[in-house]
Amino acid sequence: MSEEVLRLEALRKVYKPGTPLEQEVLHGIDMHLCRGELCALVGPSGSGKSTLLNLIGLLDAPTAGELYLLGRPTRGLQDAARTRLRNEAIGFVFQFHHLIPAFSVLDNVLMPLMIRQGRPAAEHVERARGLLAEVGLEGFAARKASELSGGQQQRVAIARALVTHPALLLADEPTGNLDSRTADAVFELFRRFNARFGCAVLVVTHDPRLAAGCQRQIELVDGRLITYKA
Ligand SMILES: Nc1ncnc2c1ncn2[C@@H]1O[C@H](COP(=O)(O)OP(=O)(O)OP(=O)(O)O)[C@@H](O)[C@H]1O
Repeated sequence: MSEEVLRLEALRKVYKPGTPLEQEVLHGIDMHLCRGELCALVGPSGSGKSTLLNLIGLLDAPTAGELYLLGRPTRGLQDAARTRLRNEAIGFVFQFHHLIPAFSVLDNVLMPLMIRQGRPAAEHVERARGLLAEVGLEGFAARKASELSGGQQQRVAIARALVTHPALLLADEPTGNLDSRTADAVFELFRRFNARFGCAVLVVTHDPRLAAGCQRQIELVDGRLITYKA
């Protein structure tokens, strides 16, 4: 049986509870993801996709329910343990890549490892250079991130997300601001790394073509999962 990376049980999120602006955005989400799965999360604007991704990424806490990451329950974790687990287990790719513009491309890719352990080991520098070569940016390691095009910066962000060899890769509209050819190329990288590292990939996308290219599609409507295709 495939190893389970993520399990959500009756996950709920209420924003501003106990105030007149209280809003329940997720109404009890059950799902799981196994190693090697490439899964698209689709749904209309405002349906709660980013909220769900933030909970899964341990960037925000659920109001109720439980979230297991690598078999570990996460609800009761203190901030430091939560941050450690996030850094160990999860890679993130966002629509706006949040690179540090004045840093070199190589240092941007190494950043998650530097946060974890300070100065990176030689093997990690090699790993980062290898990932840069894989995303087609071999000659760009010493360039400043700000000197790259949007598509190139997104590829740097993918290399950065993978440098820790995460069990789970989360991507929120990673191709949202790219033209369709560049978007295809970026998505192809997800497919390749998903196959290569066997990480689980969960990608939020509005692009039905890209969603159709995933093995699984999960659809969120008004805070409920209504489609669950295996
Ligand atoms: N930090 C927050 N505080 C209060 N309400 C929020 C917060 N973040 C999101 N919401 C609300 O939760 C609902 C779902 O938002 P969310 O961003 O999760 O949807 P989405 O499906 O990702 O939308 P989109 O596709 O437009 O990015 C919206 O009504 C939004 O206003």
